[in-house]
Amino acid sequence: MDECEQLCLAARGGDADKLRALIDSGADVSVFDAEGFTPLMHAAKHGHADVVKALLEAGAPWNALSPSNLSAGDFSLEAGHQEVFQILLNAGIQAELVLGTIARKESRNDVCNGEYLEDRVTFSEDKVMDAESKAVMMAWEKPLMEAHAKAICMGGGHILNVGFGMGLVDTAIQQYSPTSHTIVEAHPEVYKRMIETGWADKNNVKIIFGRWQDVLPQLESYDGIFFDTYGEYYEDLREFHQHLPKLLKPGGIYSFFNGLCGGNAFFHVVYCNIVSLELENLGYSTQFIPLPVKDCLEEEVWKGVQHKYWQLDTYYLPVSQSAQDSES
Ligand SMILES: C[S@@+](CC[C@H](N)C(=O)[O-])C[C@H]1O[C@@H](n2cnc3c(N)ncnc32)[C@H](O)[C@@H]1O
Repeated sequence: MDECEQLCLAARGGDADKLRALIDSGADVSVFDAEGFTPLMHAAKHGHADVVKALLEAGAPWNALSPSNLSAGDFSLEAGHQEVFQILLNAGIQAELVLGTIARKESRNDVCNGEYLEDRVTFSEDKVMDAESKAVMMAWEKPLMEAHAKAICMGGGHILNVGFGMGLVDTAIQQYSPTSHTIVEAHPEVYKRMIETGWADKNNVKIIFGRWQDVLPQLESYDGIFFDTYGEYYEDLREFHQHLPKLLKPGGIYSFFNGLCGGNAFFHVVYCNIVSLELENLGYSTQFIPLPVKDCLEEEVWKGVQHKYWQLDTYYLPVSQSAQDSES
């Protein structure tokens, strides 16, 4: 039996002593077996917490994927092994927080979505597509956008939305007749369409054309804020959050499109935890409201779309408010 088979056997059987002996003799814990599974996946699937800990301590990657795109965390989630799930979740959160800090120190996150903003977009009834046939926005998200609008318009007042797309959330926001409704949009063609479809003529609407990063000085403070851009990364969302203390009025509500790692259930949980922790550090508490989306997502929906950016059955709609407000 080769080393990989021995590791996987020990991991499956929960034989922590054997596993440690193999690790001490220099076995590579990041190997994949013939079926494409790592020792960590085997241990997670069978719920062996000691083995999972030993493998992680020896450097086994928490985020390796099986041929069907499942990670060790997904296997523990599917099998209902709560302790193992929690160990892997903590490992994932820690690893991503450390990586993010390193990348920020080295300024490796300074990529901007300039290319998308210079390229053409095409509009149809059910989607807006970029030049690479990736969906900028799709109509299946309409119920989600309505729920986001409801959450941020709860207290009325002054509302800010970043990213117009198909105008779904803005249409829903208008139903609540906010005192003012500011929309930031950076793509020239989306902006042009907003003008053509009369958004600039609505008396409570103010459109600010430009990237949110560039138009921050034109923004005021708001009772409700929604953030949903395209072609940006977690770091951009994180960066936007650093401005919330200025942008969100006391008692205000903030929400964002929660597409974080929408292709993998476990990575999604890791990132929901990370974003929640980072918002907590800024003084906001976040609740995630589960919304079933399976029924809006038949295979047909993705016809002609290059990248399926959402593959999970439940959408977790984030609602953040100042921790002080949520206590009272
Ligand atoms: C996913 S769509 C928004 C969909 C919108 N929530 C809706 O309900 O239809 C993202 C939008 O953000 C815009 N966008 C991308 N980067 C931006 C940035 N840095 N600042 C402002 N808008 C941006 C895109 O052009 C696009 O119109």
